[in-house]
Amino acid sequence: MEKEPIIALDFPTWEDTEHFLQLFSNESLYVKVGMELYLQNGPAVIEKLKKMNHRIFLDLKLHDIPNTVQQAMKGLANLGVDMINVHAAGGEKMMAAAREGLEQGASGNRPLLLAVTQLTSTSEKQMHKEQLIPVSLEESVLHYAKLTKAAGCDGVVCSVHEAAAIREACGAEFLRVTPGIRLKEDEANDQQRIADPAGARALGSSMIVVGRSITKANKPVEAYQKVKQQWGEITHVK
Ligand SMILES: O=c1ccn([C@@H]2O[C@H](COP(=O)(O)O)[C@@H](O)[C@H]2O)c(=O)[nH]1
Repeated sequence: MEKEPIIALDFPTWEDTEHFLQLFSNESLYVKVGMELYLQNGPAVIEKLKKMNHRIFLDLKLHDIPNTVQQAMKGLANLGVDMINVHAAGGEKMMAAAREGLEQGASGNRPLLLAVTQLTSTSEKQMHKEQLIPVSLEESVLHYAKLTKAAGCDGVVCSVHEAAAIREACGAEFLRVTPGIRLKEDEANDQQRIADPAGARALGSSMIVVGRSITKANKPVEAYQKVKQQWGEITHVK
């Protein structure tokens, strides 16, 4: 289990990102770079974060034909990030190709590879209506988790609410990385399947991803400490 909550650096510019990180003095953090920051600022952002000794989850959620994803991953592996992801809906072959690309491109250890199951902003009703998937949301997520494991990935991105079932089906070592985390007093915003950090721990998340509860807080460092403390409260879950 990862002790540090992963902070989602959803900012438009490097200046905004640096300003936020300066609040934490020189503390080494686990951060997530997503589409907003990466697509507007490019690989230089990763280089700067690495120089600052932060661990990095590059959350680009690749989803394309296997060859395209493999070649893209080959390039991204050079960046030296710790964790990266694809969409499980791209299929088992695409996920296996992503892993192959990472192995071809990484100069040392390859980054951990995750697949997004159902986005935490998706409700069961929406999944039925828009994706025409007739099973329960948990079944859909479990199906994707098993496919992800068969493809040789290291884990999934899911909500806290499916984490225990995935641990049961895929084993404790298979990562359950859960965004959709909110401090009790905060708004859900666009997220549908949420939990607080203590709930995430109790229900079997391996790592939590927290954005707005920290980045939009009046006192981000205090909010981070609160998340970290709640995430670390219960000790019986692996
Ligand atoms: O299913 C998913 C996959 C990725 N995310 C990302 O996590 C953060 C969550 O931010 P909050 O502000 O804490 O809601 C964001 O970068 C998403 O792109 C997700 O939420 N759900």
